Amino acid sequence: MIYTITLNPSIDYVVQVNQLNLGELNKMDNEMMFAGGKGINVSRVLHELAYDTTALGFLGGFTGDFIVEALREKSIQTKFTPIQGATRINIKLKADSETEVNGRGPGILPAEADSLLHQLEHVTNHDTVIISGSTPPSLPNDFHKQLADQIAANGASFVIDTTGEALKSVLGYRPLVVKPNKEELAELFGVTLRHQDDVIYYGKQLLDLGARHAIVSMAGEGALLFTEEGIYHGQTPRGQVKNSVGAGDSMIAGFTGKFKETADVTEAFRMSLAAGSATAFADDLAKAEDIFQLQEKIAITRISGKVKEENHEH
Ligand SMILES: Nc1ncnc2c1ncn2[C@@H]1O[C@H](COP(=O)(O)OP(=O)(O)O)[C@@H](O)[C@H]1O
Ligand SMILES: O=P(O)(O)OC[C@H]1O[C@](O)(COP(=O)(O)O)[C@@H](O)[C@@H]1O
Repeated sequence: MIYTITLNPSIDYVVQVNQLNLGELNKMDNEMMFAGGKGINVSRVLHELAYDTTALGFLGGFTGDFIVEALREKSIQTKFTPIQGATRINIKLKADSETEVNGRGPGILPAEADSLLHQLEHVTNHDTVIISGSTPPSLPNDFHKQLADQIAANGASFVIDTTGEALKSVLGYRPLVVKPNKEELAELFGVTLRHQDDVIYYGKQLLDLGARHAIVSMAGEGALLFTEEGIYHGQTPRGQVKNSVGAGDSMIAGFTGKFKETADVTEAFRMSLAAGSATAFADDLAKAEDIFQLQEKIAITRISGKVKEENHEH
């Protein structure tokens, strides 16, 4: 089973305004609501690709009810931890460019946090747990470490897709894959990434810090995959970007599902890029048939040899 944990789910409220006039009354040209939050998106794409998945995380209020219902309609298994607070709403404003306004998230009581940790006592060494997205501010700073501890104690593998200190704090637990985008990688190390060589240098650091694989996604420029055996560049196919919300989550789903199925890291990378781009080219998250079609079009090039040995030379 592939479990996803969304500590901070959301309703993604996608609003389209063809001509946005700031400070004036605007009328929506289109509006859509999706059950969102990074782990939930990952579960949706895993399910679309026919991989077994269960979505975990904190959920509450009328917004939480909306999410449960939306996932039930898609027959996605869920075991959310109920909370007293209300799940947030994130605004995705589509005008000439895409603007996002994300909520900070509800308060989580200590008993609610404990309840999620107890749920993880049931995962086994056959399972993979994907922890994705931001953390509601009321959770303790070391909550990701507590999760990783529990997952490691049960011998399950895990994937982490978050930012900053929360990400750094669990790299030593040897996550199967981490996937910062270029901006998140720069922020993680407090640097500016000007050239591909800079991205390669800091991407390698993720392996040195403990990640078993790292993907650095670069939107339309594709992505770099770092493994102990080498570094690869994956080209994204061309297409019209409609809605890039969830593209990164689709990459995590594609990689984790395919890797669990085949243990083939470059095929997992190919599936990851196909899923990311198929979502970028769709209004909502990608459909399986589009992912499979794009898979044929992803070119992967090996750009460098053994990462660990090279790093030792520095
Ligand atoms: N303009 C684009 N053209 C094709 N694919 C894209 C484009 N933007 C995003 N993608 C796909 O989505 C993936 C993730 O996008 P990116 O913006 O790097 O990550 P995130 O969504 O995590 O910020 C890319 O690696 C690519 O596969
Ligand atoms: O585009 P991405 O990075 O794959 O993730 C999109 C998801 O992340 C969110 O923007 C939430 O992000 P955070 O958890 O980092 O606040 C959701 O609204 C959306 O569903």
